[in-house]
Amino acid sequence: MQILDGIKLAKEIKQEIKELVQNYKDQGVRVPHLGAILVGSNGASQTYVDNKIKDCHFVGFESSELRLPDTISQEDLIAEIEKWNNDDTLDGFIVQLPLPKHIDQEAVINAIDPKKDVDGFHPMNFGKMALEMETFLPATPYGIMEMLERYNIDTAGKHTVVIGRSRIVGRPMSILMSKNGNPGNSTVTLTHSKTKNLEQFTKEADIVITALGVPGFLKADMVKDGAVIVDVGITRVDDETNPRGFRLAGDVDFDNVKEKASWITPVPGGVGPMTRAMLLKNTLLACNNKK
Ligand SMILES: Nc1nc2c(c(=O)[nH]1)N[C@@H](CN(C=O)c1ccc(C(=O)N[C@@H](CCC(=O)O)C(=O)O)cc1)CN2
Ligand SMILES: [Mg+2]
Repeated sequence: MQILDGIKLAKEIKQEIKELVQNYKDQGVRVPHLGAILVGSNGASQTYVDNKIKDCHFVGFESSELRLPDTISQEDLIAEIEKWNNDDTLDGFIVQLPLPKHIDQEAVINAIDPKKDVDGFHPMNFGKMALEMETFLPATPYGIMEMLERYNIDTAGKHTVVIGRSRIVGRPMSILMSKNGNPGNSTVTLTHSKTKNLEQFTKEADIVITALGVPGFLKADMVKDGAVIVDVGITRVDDETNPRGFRLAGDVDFDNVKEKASWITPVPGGVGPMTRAMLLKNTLLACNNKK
């Protein structure tokens, strides 16, 4: 078994971006500028947004952060988005998900200018992705594709089983793995909460990508020998022995599944750091598209 090391890869990618930005600075070219909107006080979301801003500092991007109360109306949130759509100094921005229940996520995503939608969630960008046109790819699936590519994992003609059909991970992942390219050219099965006999699919899979949010869900008897296992789950589980008061748990029963896998991502330290790195790549693309 070998580890797909997201921390190491993300470091390499961030270093590459940092050097590129230094070149921009040396040539007097404007550096990319990323914005992040956080609504409410969800602890995990705060951590993710803080990390996005830290990543900008590390690579030399400009960053802006807008924190809004969870009582904000949908109308007022969309008014803030429109301000950022019209701000020429900003190349791209994200609205951290999930949003409070009274806000319609679809309406908010639709309000973002597709040219600034560095999450790749807008229907225009999602459609372009599905048609294999150049666009912003959602950062988590993009990070997984980059990881498979940099580790030379063979995906052509393989059977990939994706667990979960969310907009952020499962659905775009299924599209990207089936695209004509490398990585890609996989035969994809997209499974979800209504799938019957899920194990019948996972047991046959060459590659399993799980994005369910159920700790330890994927057990060793559900995968075949030599499978590649990508774990997108990151659930916070209460843990008094941990200084943070919780530990992070993936969807995969790691200790047992690793005995059968050829390659496996750890949690933490697998897909998460790649997600962060790919948002920077998208911001770079947004900036270059404007030049
Ligand atoms: N607007 C968006 N919202 C959300 C996205 C997204 O891509 N855009 N994805 C997730 C959250 N997410 C980024 O926003 C994200 C999640 C986890 C990590 C990460 O680095 N995980 C680390 C552990 C971090 C920790 O200590 O908590 C790891 O797995 O090693 C990065 C980004 C939902 N919302
Ligand atoms: Mg993500």
